[in-house]
Amino acid sequence: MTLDIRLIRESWSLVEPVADQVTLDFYSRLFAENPRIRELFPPAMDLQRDRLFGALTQVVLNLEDTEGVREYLGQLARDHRKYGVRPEHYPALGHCLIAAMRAGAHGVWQPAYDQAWAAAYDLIAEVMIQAADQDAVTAPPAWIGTVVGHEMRTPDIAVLTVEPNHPYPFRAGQYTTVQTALWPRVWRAYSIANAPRHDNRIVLHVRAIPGGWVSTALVKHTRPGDTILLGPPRGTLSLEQATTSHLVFIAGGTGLAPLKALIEESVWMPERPAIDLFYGVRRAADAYDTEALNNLRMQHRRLRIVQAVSDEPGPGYGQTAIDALEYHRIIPSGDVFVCGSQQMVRVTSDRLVRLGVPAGRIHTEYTPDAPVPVG
Ligand SMILES: NC(=O)C1=CN([C@@H]2O[C@H](COP(=O)(O)OP(=O)(O)OC[C@H]3O[C@@H](n4cnc5c(N)ncnc54)[C@H](O)[C@@H]3O)[C@@H](O)[C@H]2O)C=CC1
Repeated sequence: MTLDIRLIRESWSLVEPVADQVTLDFYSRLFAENPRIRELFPPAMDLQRDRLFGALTQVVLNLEDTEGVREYLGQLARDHRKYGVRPEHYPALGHCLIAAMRAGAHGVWQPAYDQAWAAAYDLIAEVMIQAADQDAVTAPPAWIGTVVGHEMRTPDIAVLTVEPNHPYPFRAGQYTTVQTALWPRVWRAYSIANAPRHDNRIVLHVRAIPGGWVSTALVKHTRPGDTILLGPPRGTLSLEQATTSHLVFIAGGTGLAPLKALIEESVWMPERPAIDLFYGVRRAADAYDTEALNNLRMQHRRLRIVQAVSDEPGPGYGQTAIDALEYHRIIPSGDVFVCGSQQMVRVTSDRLVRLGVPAGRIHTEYTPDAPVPVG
C-alpha cells in the first residue's frame, strides 16, 4: 500500500487550524461509540488531547523519513502498552479520527482524503501493533517501582530513589513516566537523574508544583516502601548527540536531572569531555543537589560548575544560567544541552543562537509529543 503524502499534507493543513475542535470531537466520538476505551484514559483529558495532535503532527511532518517515522511509532506503541491499548482498539481509533477530521474540515474535505488517511492509518496501526507485540516478548507494559529512598531537599523538592521490579533499560539523559496509586491512569514524565547502575535503581528529582497531582503525591504523600508504576524509558537526549568534546550544560531548577545523568555517564568515559555546567535556580535555597554535584566535581576534573541565582538580590545574584554564561564570557564552541521549563529552554536557545551557536549544536528534550516533563 502506498501513501499519498500530498493528499495527507493537504488535508492536514485544513484541520490544523481547528486542531482543538478536531481533538475534542475525536475523543467524544471515540468514547461515545466505545465506552470501554474510556476506561483506559485518565479522568482529566487535557494533556492527553495535546499529545494526540502532537503525535500526529510528528508523523505527518516526517512522512518521507520512513525509518524515522517507524522508530517514532514504535516508541509510541511501546509507551502505549502501559495504558492497556490492544490491537482490537486500533480500528475504532482510526474510524473516529478520520470522522473527526472530516467534520472539522467541514465543506472542504474531499472523499480522496478519506482514502489517503485510511491507508496511512492502516500502516500506522500495523507498525504500532507489530512494535508492541515485539516489545511484549522482552518487556512488561509497565514496571513496578519500589521507592527505596525519599529525601526532602527543600520544602517542595524531593529526591526519590526507585527500584524497578525488572531490569529497566534506559540510557543516561532519558525520562520515565510515573503513575501513583493516588491518581490512577494519570501519567507524568520525569527525567532520570542518574546513569544506568548495576543495582538497576533510578533517581528522580521532583518538585511539587501547585495543582500538580502526581508531583504533589510523589513529594508529599510517598514514603520508602511505597510502589509506583513506571512506563518505559523515553527520550533522545544523549551524549551521543554531541559532536565535540567541549560540552556546555545549562540547567534550570529540576531541569538539572537529565544533565546530571549525562555528567555521571561522562565520568566513566575513556576520554572525558570537558563540561561547563551553568545551573540556574530562583533562590539560593532552591539548589537542592549541591553536595552531589560537588562529589561529581571531585570525580570529574574537567567539570566546572557555575551556579546562578535569578530572583534574589546579592552579589553575583540576579542572573539566570544563560546570563551567567554570558557574564563569564563563555561562547560555546561545542555542543550545548539545555534543560528546564519550556519557557527557559526557548529563551535560552534563542540567546545561544544569537551568540552564534549553530542550532544543530543545541540539544533539548522538547518535542511536540513529549513536552518537557512537568509535574
Ligand atoms: N528534560 C528537561 O528538560 C527537564 C525539564 N524539567 C523542567 O524544568 C523546570 C524546573 O522548574 P523549577 O525547578 O520550578 O525551576 P524554575 O523554572 O522555577 O527556575 C529555574 C531557573 O530557571 C530560570 N528561568 C525560569 N524561567 C525562565 C525563562 N523564561 N527564561 C530564562 N530563565 C528562566 C529561573 O530564573 C531559575 O534560574 C520544570 O518546568 C520541569 O518540568 C525538569 C526535568 C527535566
